[in-house]
Amino acid sequence: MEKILIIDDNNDICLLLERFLSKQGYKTASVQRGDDGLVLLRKEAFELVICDFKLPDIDGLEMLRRIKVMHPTTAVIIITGYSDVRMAVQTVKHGAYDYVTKPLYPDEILYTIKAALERRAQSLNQSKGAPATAAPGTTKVSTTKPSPAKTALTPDGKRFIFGRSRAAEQLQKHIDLIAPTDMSVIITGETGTGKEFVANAIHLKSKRADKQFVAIDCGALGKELAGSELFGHVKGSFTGAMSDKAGSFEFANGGTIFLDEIGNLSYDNQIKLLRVLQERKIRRIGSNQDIPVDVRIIVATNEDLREAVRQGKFREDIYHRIAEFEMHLSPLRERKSDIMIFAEHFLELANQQLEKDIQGFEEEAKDKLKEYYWHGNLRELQNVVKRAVLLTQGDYIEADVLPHEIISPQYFTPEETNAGHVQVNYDPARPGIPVFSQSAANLKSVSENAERAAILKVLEKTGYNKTKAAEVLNIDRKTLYNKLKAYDIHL
Ligand SMILES: Nc1ncnc2c1ncn2[C@@H]1O[C@H](COP(=O)(O)OP(=O)(O)OP(=O)(O)O)[C@@H](O)[C@H]1O
Repeated sequence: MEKILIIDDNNDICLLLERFLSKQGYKTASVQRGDDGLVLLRKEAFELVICDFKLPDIDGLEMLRRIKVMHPTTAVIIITGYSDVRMAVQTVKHGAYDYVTKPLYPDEILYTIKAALERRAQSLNQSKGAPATAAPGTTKVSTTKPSPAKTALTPDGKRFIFGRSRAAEQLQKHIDLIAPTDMSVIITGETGTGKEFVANAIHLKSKRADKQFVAIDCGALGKELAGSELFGHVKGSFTGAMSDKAGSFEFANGGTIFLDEIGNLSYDNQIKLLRVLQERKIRRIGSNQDIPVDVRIIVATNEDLREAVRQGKFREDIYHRIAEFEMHLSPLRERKSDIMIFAEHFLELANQQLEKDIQGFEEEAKDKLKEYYWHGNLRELQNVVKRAVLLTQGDYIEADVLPHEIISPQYFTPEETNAGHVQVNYDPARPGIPVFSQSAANLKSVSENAERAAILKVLEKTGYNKTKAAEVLNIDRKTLYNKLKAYDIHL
């Protein structure tokens, strides 16, 4: 019987989930504090942990990290409020299976649990035949995306959709133009705009299509781990290197490597990358033997790499080599005519996954989807549609199954924040026309909200690294911590 641990400070949620999951045939336990959860996990292994993002003692990202160090194969699902979805996305990038937003719905949580356990079983089976990997300082590799974890997407049935907007047409042209060449490409765009999908599409249209597409998220790999993950290592080259290991560049030989969040690569690894770019050779950590590699490099970033070059954080020589062709993916809110095209596509996918037959969206639901800001872009839209499909009883998705934040949006957009602050509401009678709330007139709240949003933006850009964020904001770490507390920002 599979064991599930629930960690949530809300006793009612623990009780309800325990009762519900026991009825579904799982063995369950629950605790209300992160520390208690870790104590329990030290004593016994669980196949799956359901963990609240906002615990009183430890934040969700840190909990995930500690669980994965202790039990790399344990699947983790994060529970989050909709306003924390962007943080929750970070947990997925760092190895959580998925996140579910509150309020919790039994069907949704059960579906996610089953899918997580299935994925876990599949990767355990796969890893039986895979080469042994070891991480410095840990006994077993605990990376979220062990190589070659995120390989070609389309073989598992994911279709690449183009929209109808001008941006989409241009994107299609650029992919067709660049794919047959061997040029390096840099793809920029906000989180969830489809950078990895585009990289994969380029690979699949290239003459390398029958070889591997290896995707590595440099943001999710620790500094030490990144070197070994990318370039491999030889046995004994550091504590925990129990056997020789090929890196992603070797796996991708003949194919394409996609380096996501390239800006997070440490200086040492940047130098190694430069060598690949210049000489097309890699050297495993601890080895003095060169291995020739023929790999096309596509990188992505959602930070301003030119600015990182200006600040001396990213090497200019690498930048020029990887930026042979640059593609920018527009945020979803700037290509409104594409929203429903993607929504329909995600509806079709969700119908297949959840074995449902929802026909489409009611007009009001469509309007809400078109009006929303979509901070998390296509990824957020996909999650919203999937949840709506789960919750819909009739044939069409109605507005009331959409998250409250989409039905009545109240947020500050980054652009507005730069220019000061405006709190936006929407009047249902006048879709798309923003209504400014009373509080916008309050100068104190204007500056506080602008400060809060600026902090969030910098945190996002620095991969939620508080030291880096404090540096960029030009304040000391302690001040940043105080502000995080004051503005109720939980990382
Ligand atoms: N063109 C597309 N067609 C169909 N689905 C897409 C497309 N682009 C993106 N998606 C969906 O959106 C999700 C997010 O895309 P992707 O991971 O490529 O974004 P990203 O920009 O690389 O995100 P991040 O910067 O956070 O890593 C994907 O899982 C996929 O389901």
